Amino acid sequence: MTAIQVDGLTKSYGDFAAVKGISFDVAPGEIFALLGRNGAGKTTTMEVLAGFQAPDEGTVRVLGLDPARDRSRVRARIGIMLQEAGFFPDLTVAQTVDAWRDFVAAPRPRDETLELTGLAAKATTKVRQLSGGEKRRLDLALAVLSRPDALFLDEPTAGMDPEARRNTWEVIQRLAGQGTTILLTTHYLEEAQRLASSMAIMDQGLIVAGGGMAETLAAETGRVAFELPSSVPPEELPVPVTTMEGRLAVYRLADPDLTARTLLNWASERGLRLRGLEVRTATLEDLFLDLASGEKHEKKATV
Ligand SMILES: Nc1ncnc2c1ncn2[C@@H]1O[C@H](COP(=O)(O)OP(=O)(O)OP(=O)(O)O)[C@@H](O)[C@H]1O
Repeated sequence: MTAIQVDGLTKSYGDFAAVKGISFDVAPGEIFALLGRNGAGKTTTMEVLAGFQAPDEGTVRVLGLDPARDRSRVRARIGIMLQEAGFFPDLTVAQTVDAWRDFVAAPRPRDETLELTGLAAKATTKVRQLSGGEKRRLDLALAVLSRPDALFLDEPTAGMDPEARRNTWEVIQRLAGQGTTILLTTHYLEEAQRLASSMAIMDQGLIVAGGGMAETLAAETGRVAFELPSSVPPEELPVPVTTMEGRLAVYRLADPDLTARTLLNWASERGLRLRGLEVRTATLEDLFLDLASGEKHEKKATV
């Protein structure tokens, strides 16, 4: 059973094709990240899934339902946190949550909701006095009020400081642990890598990379980098360097650990130090940069 199913989704605004026939599935309880540059088509995809827009072509199913046709049944079972929230600035946080509870069939208790989203200390603060990150948390609080089976989070941690971001990650992970399926967009690649078990990277309406997070990154090249001692010309290195960035020798390869060992042995035999040595497997950021530079840029619509 899939919780979210997207098959050949196409959506245009007038002549402009924002989403061009994409497909992906999200399993129940999974956290799926939809990634890509500004204007890639992420929000449009999310809006179709949430039933705000109908697809031009293709089919989407959320919890087995068609969000365009079964709008109210889908709405009752999903939570949505889009980019621009409309709050009443003169209500307090607690009053805002209470007002929203009136619209929800079996709402979470107010205090539990504030506790869950780290807003308990702000209950009596007026919305107009909240910071940008706190407003995002209030958005999240409203999105989880109905104990949704699927949650759509559009840039949930935008504007948050590192601690608030980490707290929000914990909330998201806790919700997924309770079985909530989560589709999120984010520009913070570390966040996507940390949270999501699957992802799709969109570019100009197409999916350009995607699948299981661990599998996708395992197939990417890792990185070894260090400051080349000034006495050593790059040609003398025991493993040919991929690029020199000033005095920084950079390797991009499948086995960074083995290469680092060879380099360290070589340096120690010569009494050299490899200053600033960095050894790591691929990150989502590496994948993004590779895609941006045109490598592996074989566009496809399906994960
Ligand atoms: N209502 C609209 N009318 C016309 N064009 C639109 C409309 N909404 C979005 N677009 C265009 O469709 C494209 C995809 O937009 P979308 O908001 O889905 O991108 P996104 O990946 O979510 O971007 P961001 O990261 O900036 O939020 C953009 O080029 C945008 O300008």
